[in-house]
Order: sequence, then C-alpha cells, then structure tokens
Amino acid sequence: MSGKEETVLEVAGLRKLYGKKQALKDVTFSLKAGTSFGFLGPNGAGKSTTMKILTGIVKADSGHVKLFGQDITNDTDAVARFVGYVPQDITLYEKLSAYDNLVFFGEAYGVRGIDLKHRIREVLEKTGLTDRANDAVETFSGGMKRRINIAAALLHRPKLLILDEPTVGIDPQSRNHIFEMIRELNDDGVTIIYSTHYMEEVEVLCDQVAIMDQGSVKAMGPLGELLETYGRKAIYVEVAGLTELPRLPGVGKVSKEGSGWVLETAKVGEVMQQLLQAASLHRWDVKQLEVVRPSLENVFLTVTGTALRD
Ligand SMILES: Nc1ncnc2c1ncn2[C@@H]1O[C@H](COP(=O)(O)OP(=O)(O)OP(=O)(O)O)[C@@H](O)[C@H]1O
Repeated sequence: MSGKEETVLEVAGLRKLYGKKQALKDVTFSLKAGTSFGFLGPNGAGKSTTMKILTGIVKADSGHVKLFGQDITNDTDAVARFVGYVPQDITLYEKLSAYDNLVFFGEAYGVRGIDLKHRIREVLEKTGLTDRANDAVETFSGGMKRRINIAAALLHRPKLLILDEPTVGIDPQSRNHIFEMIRELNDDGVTIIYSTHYMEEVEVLCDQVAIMDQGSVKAMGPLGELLETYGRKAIYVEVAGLTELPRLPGVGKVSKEGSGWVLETAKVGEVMQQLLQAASLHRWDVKQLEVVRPSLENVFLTVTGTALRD
C-alpha cells in the first residue's frame, strides 16, 4: 500500500479544444495516495475529457499529467501499469461470458496464466457476480454489465481507479454494490477518481472534491472545507400563525421555505439567540428552529452561480 503522503497524480494547466469548442480551459490539481476524489459537474463540464487525458486516450492541447512523478504526455506505460479506467460507455463483448470478457481484458492489461485465473475469481467475488460468471453478458442487466466493466479495470491491481459516471442509468442494488466496492478499494489504499453529476454520491464517497463547470475547476478541496467556505450558513425557523418575521441584525437574505423561513447569516449563534429572545418576548408558538446544514448543492450554487442540473 502506498504511503498517504505520496503524490499519485499531478495535473497542470490542461487545455483542450474540440474544433472551436473549448472543452477544457485550465484544469490543475494534484492527488495524494489514498484519496477518494470526486469530480462534480453538470453534463458538458469537461469531466470526461479530463479523465480521457489522464488515461492517455485524448491528447491535451497544452498542460501536463504526471503519474507517480512520470510525465505521461508522451509515455503512457505508467498509465497501463497503475491505472484502471472505467469509461462512461460500457465496452463488453455481449456474446461472450463474463468470465471470457475478463480473460480478454486481463490479457490486454498484461495479466496471464494462473495469476489471471486468481484475479478473475477475486474480482468476480468483489463485484458479486461469481454465480453469473459463465453466462453471456447479453443476458445481464445494465447494472451487472457495469459491475463487470469495473471488474475488468481491476484485474491488474491498479493503484489509481478512474470511474466516469459509473452509476448513470443503473438499478439501486448495483449502485449500492458499486459504492461498497469503491469504499473497500479505497480502504485498501487504491486512489479513486470518481466523476458524477450527482451531488449525493460525492457526499457519501469522496473526501476531496473538485467542482467543475464550463471547462474549469471552480473550487477544490476537502469536502468539509468546501462546505465551510462556500456552503450557505442559515437558520430555519417556523412559527405557528406568524405572517411576517421581524428584521434581525446580522441576517442577510431571508426566504420563505415551506411553512417557515430560511435566514442566511454568518453569525448563526447570535441570530439563534435573538430568535429565542423574540420567541419568548412575543410568545411565539415555535414549530421548528434549527441550523441548516450546508450542502454541496449550495456550494455549487455559490461557486458557479447556477444550480447543478441533472
Ligand atoms: N469528441 C468530441 N468532439 C467535439 N466536442 C466534444 C467531444 N467530446 C466532448 N466534446 C464537448 O466538450 C465539452 C466537454 O465534454 P465532456 O464530455 O468532457 O463533459 P462531461 O463533463 O464529461 O459531460 P458528460 O457527462 O455529458 O460526458 C462538451 O461541450 C462536449 O460537447
């Protein structure tokens, strides 16, 4: 297992044009070993293009990618050795069995003989598909195909696993299985890059997050730090029969939500005190009074100025 402080990946100044379309403007980040890194952004933000550059499938117009200190711009050997890539589009041989697909991908990754047999058994177990190993992939659900797709990327024991929106259009059971698998791999020291446009996936899976929009990384850091820096700090209050809330010092925007109000404030403690005093003074029948937990949703809104669309 790699040491926590080891830098696995360094990405600097990636730019990419497709014709006149600027897919990437300037993507820069680095990852320490053992990180679970979430790439969050709407469709078209540039996530897939970034992943494809990291795996050497697409060439950047400028910038560089270093994997374990080796520049992969002109040498993709390190990618083949250290990286497992699960592309957005599932690529499997439908007529072949799951087992034979894994033999094909394992050999392509340079795993052979008894080691390959061993690994196939392990990854089938990990993906929960041991009992379907001999069935043709064409009989599988979308979620099962995705799991085989992930299994194929694990055969050569990659140190970095890159998954591009792996849960789009799959059943909840496979989704949970994939999450569990990713957590286990990460616990075993595999560094994860996970791209998605589902905020709740990043919240449960990732300890580091990059928010991507329109070809740039708009904010990046540990999840807790992003929530602290960009998340809305607010209080929700609901009082029976109250039609108007008095203005309180230290409160910014006030918005009606459900039967109550959300009061945005940087001074949560002070405003809470004032609300309690007002409640006692005016004999309010308080139904609910609570601090609103910052969410990635409002981080995204603060950072990009737009809501994250599905
Ligand atoms: N091969 C291509 N030719 C032309 N334009 C492309 C190509 N691939 C991507 N683009 C464009 O580049 C931009 C970034 O696309 P990219 O696929 O990297 O985004 P994404 O965040 O992964 O979104 P998605 O989830 O839809 O794949 C988009 O505007 C897309 O239309």
